[in-house]
Amino acid sequence: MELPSSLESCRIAALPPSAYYIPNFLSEEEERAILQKVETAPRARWRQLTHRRLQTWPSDLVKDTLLDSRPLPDWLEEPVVSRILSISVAAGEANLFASSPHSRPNHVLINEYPPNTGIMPHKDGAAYHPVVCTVSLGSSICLNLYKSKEDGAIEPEPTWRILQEPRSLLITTAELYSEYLHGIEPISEDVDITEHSIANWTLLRSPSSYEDGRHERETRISLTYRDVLKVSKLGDKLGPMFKRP
Ligand SMILES: O=C(O)CCC(=O)C(=O)O
Ligand SMILES: [Fe+2]
Repeated sequence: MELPSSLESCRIAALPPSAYYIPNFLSEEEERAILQKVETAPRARWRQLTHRRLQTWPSDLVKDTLLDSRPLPDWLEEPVVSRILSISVAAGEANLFASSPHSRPNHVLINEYPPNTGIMPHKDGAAYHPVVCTVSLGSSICLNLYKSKEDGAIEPEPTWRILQEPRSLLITTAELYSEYLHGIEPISEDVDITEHSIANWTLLRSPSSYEDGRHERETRISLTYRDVLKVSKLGDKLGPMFKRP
């Protein structure tokens, strides 16, 4: 894949510092291979919420701590993590995880969004180093960013919208990560998709797909890569029988 050598060319200029969007982060073949792994994971890997299901790799967090210190499985490491680590933040600088505690993402959340499914506006909290890398597979979807008001309430309308295309990587960091909420509306079709309403319009792979301003959703899978600050030592005490090869 042709990747940018530095993130500067992928910065979403309309947003506060800092968010980046790389449209062609994965090939169609790589997308298919990862979707296949997600779909064929053991049933027990899925956790069913009221409207959505998810997988956590290598494990859940308990009290903001990752319970399992084993590495991510190969299919979540390659090619995504090595590509993320190969891109410098700016020319001559280190990668995004150079100053994070484990120097790489150690946790992946896999969320499935069939049409009419979303995620309530939220902040990601204190468990993670403030860099989130989201790989999108299967379908485009709009991510909404909301300001919180002085009294802690959420503004009803999103301040910005990011369109996440399949095979793209969205990176959110710093102020954008900590000061704003993000969410996805539970609708079957994203509407009002225009260069004026979409913050990453100029970075899209396929803006001509949205000429009528609408996009009917299909099932989207997202992989959210992060570095969990605290990792339990329990995983290290498990015998070799429990470790992945
Ligand atoms: O699926 C997404 O793009 C966002 C997921 C998310 O916000 C989360 O897992 O915390
Ligand atoms: Fe989130």
